[in-house]
Amino acid sequence: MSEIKRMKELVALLSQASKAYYQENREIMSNLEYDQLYDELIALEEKKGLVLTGSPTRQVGYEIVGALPKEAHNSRMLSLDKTKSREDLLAWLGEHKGLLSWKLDGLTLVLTYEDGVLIKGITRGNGIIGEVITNNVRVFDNVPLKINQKGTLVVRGEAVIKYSDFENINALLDEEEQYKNPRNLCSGTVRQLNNAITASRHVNFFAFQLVSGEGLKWDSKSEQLNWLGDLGFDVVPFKKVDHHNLLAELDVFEKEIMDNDFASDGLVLTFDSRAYSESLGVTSKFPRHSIAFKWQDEIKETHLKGVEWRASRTGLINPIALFDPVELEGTTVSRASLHNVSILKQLELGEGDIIKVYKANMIIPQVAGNLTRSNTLEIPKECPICKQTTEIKKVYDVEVLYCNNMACGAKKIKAFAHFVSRDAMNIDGMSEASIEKLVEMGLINTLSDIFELDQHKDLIVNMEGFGEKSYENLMAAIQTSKKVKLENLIYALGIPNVGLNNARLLSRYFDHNIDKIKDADVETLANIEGFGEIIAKSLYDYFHSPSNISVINALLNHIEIEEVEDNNKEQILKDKIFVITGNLETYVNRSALKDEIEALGGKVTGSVTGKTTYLINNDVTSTSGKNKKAKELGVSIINEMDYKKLIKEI
Ligand SMILES: NC(=O)c1ccc[n+]([C@@H]2O[C@H](COP(=O)([O-])OP(=O)(O)OC[C@H]3O[C@@H](n4cnc5c(N)ncnc54)[C@H](O)[C@@H]3O)[C@@H](O)[C@H]2O)c1
Ligand SMILES: [Zn+2]
Repeated sequence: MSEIKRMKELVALLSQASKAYYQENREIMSNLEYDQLYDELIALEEKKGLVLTGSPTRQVGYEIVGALPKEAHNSRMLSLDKTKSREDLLAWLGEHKGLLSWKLDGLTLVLTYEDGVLIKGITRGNGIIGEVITNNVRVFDNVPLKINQKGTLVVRGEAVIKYSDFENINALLDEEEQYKNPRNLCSGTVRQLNNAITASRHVNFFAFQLVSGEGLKWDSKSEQLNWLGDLGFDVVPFKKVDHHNLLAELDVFEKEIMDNDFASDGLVLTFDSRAYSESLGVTSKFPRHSIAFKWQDEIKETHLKGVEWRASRTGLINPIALFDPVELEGTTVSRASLHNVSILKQLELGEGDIIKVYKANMIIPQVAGNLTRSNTLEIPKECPICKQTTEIKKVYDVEVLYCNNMACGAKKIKAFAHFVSRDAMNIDGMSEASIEKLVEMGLINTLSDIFELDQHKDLIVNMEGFGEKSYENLMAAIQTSKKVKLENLIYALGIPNVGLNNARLLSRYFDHNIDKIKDADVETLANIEGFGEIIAKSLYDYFHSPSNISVINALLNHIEIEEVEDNNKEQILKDKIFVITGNLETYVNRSALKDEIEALGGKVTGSVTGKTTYLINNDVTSTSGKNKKAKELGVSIINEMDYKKLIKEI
């Protein structure tokens, strides 16, 4: 192929990948592959002295086509040049002072405050024009809505979702809607039209650059960031470095990445002096004041043992590569998701092939390539669960495998597996494999059948892999599980959008009384702090379906809901409903105050209604929406000190 032809091909391929990545929160290739093709294109552009139109080496991010309002940035938002070499990084810093921080892997935003009030949030977009997502920023977990600062303040930072939240949120989504990584999820979440969804997903914002504001009186970026921290922003964790300690600090970050709950795809090194930074100027795509350091992926070769096809609740059947165990970034890895049929086909896999594996962002195992490409692997024509014919469907431009059988046992098996899992009914000794057998034999059909398994002792004892002993153990585990906390039971039911945390909030709100939950209307449910309309609707629908009610009633014939004493503190705030707004002075954050109120028997909800007892707001005279509403409804507005008096006084 001629080099120009290859360049055209690369531009097309990379543009297609960028569109999927930035606009649709999908990935049609791994970042590793993207970066390799990108480097190949840069090398060709340099060699030929030619850049084709639309080359991704000249533009940032994505063109915006979505429904959100758009706005031009006051100053262009650029990407960052990168290196994987420690020596290059050292040379780049030279004799200067620098700041080394996590390169957070989320969505870059610019926030603007006027006279202390958050008035605007915009995404990076294509660097020139971004999307206005102010309403979504307002429901992030940690963005100050009001700060003690007159005039204009503009700050850039990254919106991210923790790995732990990512897993919880994904678990509640249907397989087809699941996100591949926290970055996709965050991008999808921050750009929601409905901010109730954003609110339920725990987005965090970490500031990394002060663009305008009084803090610029310091030339040092570390002073500026500390100043932002004092104003109430969470700032990206950073270290001051120079050529003496840079490499040692790199090692420290590299150790910490394993325990870091926020996804990061490397580090950013920037010169500490703003004046020096500005004197350096920019290239067409990068500022010269900063550089990204990407981890050298540890890539290992191993043999493919086969592909496991996993059917999901929704009928989607996903391929997982099984390979000879290898050590990667300190752990032993023997399986990696292949995501879909398209990726599987591209890799031309076959049993015994020598494949290359690595961990994306040092965390998620991935197959990077196939050296032997025997291409002998067959895509199953039958569903691994129900044995009915499968079908390959196209979702966007990606091929995925489906089981079309509506009654496919996979759905049932997953529901049972969830029901018995640790945070749910916690029935030990009931593996997915044994559930599969029990379903196959027709012994469990609805959830309550689990509690009647003792009627089938003979059949179970003779099941493959079972025996008298495992049967006895299983029965004992089932017996123990019968006394359960309401929150675990609710979680076990597998209600869409209701994870353990939501189940706990729900259960507490309704005094651990399932009848109260069954009777609640959408409005009451939506008002529970941390809930929104979607969760409320999901709960309401669930508890108003006759078939679900009969499932619950059948379960309640066997199990006993534990009485919960919230704790031994006096319930002095019983029946009091609080709403908290504005900045707090003596509590670290709202959830600290909320925890205390709940421990004292009170409740905290998200918005002021006729049922609210107190609105806690340190700015009692503010004319904010909540204050207005409280005044209209005659709800008392109290400040933190009043609250403290209240809990001592009553
Ligand atoms: N898999 C795919 O199909 C695909 C497609 C397109 C892009 N990509 C990936 O995206 C990369 C390019 O992405 P990009 O241009 O969005 O960003 P980048 O990787 O070049 O990162 C630069 C950005 O990181 C942000 N950032 C995060 N933490 C920061 C900190 N502490 N200090 C300063 N800035 C910080 C800033 O917004 C900065 O502009 C590629 O290398 C590739 O890995 C993948
Ligand atoms: Zn099936």
